Amino acid sequence: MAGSLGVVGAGAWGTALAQMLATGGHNVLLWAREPEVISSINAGAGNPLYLPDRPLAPTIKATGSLDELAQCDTLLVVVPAQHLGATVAQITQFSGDMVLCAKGIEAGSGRLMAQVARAAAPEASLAVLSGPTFAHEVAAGLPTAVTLACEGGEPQWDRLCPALARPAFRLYYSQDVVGAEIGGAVKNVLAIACGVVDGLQLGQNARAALIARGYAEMLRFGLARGARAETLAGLCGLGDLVLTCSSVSSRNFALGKALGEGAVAAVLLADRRTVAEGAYTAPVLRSLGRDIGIAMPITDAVCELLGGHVDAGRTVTTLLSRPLRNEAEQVPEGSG
Ligand SMILES: NC(=O)c1ccc[n+]([C@@H]2O[C@H](COP(=O)([O-])OP(=O)(O)OC[C@H]3O[C@@H](n4cnc5c(N)ncnc54)[C@H](O)[C@@H]3O)[C@@H](O)[C@H]2O)c1
Ligand SMILES: O=P(O)(O)OC[C@H](O)CO
Repeated sequence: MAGSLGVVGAGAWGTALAQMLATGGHNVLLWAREPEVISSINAGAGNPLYLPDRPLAPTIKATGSLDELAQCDTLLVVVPAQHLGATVAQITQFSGDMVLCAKGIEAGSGRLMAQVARAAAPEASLAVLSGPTFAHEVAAGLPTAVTLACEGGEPQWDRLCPALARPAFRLYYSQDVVGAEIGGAVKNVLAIACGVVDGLQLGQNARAALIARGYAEMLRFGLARGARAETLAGLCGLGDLVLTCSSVSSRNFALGKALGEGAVAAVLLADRRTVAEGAYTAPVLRSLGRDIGIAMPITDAVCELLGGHVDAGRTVTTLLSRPLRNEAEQVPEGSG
């Protein structure tokens, strides 16, 4: 018997997850930061700010009180990566299952999401939910599959399955929390790069090359940080990379496309309401890669572009003029 469910964060993804969880008449408590989002959802008018044109189930109740959320048995935390620590710190004395849904790395500290959450909520049982999931498709009830990586292993998986799985929302078990986190965070940076290729109209060959070489970059970094190769080859790594690098529905891809078309990063990022996590993850990912001696040329190129140091065309020229090398170089032996 699944206990009470709460979702912390009513952006596009938090709202879509609440709608998915409400399938079959389940009650869901949804924390929103903006008063207008709370009143709109509770008035039955959905969430036009973050998930327009999507009626929501009447069993979703919105609140602005994190104290109320702290009473739930299971929490999905869906605030952007850079706000995770501050938000979780306000959910006091929570000792249930906390499922982390943001895809990013904390700037400054370089911490992955579970490290951030563990420091802020030491009693919680942590899990990471990640995979190829455009919010509007999940909210529409379209079939979706994700990785659920459980720090607590199979006992936690057994608890979370009845709470989170729905007929059109399929969970796959993993115990590789680090792999699930790295897959989701790195793919956002690579999606920006794929968008640049699209904006520059470099063609489908170039995009496929970037996905494959980007995946090599994700694998190198992930393996060095203790992720498992099969996790990165799964839904939360390669699966999400392919989705996000193929569609302007991705905010990260759309950001890169605009950069490829000549827009300036600082202008694109100023005052935007929705989050393109790759823009915040890229610099900290580059720095973490350098710390452990991992070559990340695509991440470097995205950082240069975001920093306004070069234009998109020059970035591509730099990538293309790198020395020719063995395709498998720097991928540790036995990693697949
Ligand atoms: N949208 C998707 O399709 C999707 C799918 C999977 C994962 N994600 C991930 O989910 C996370 C949330 O993304 P989203 O798409 O729901 O967001 P969004 O871009 O739709 O909305 C931004 C969210 O950030 C919140 N926010 C802004 N400032 C804040 C602060 N100071 N403290 C706490 N919250 C603050 C807003 O209230 C809002 O909920 C991201 O890490 C994203 O990568 C998104
Ligand atoms: O819109 P994006 O680029 O944040 O991508 C959304 C999801 O992460 C896709 O799985």
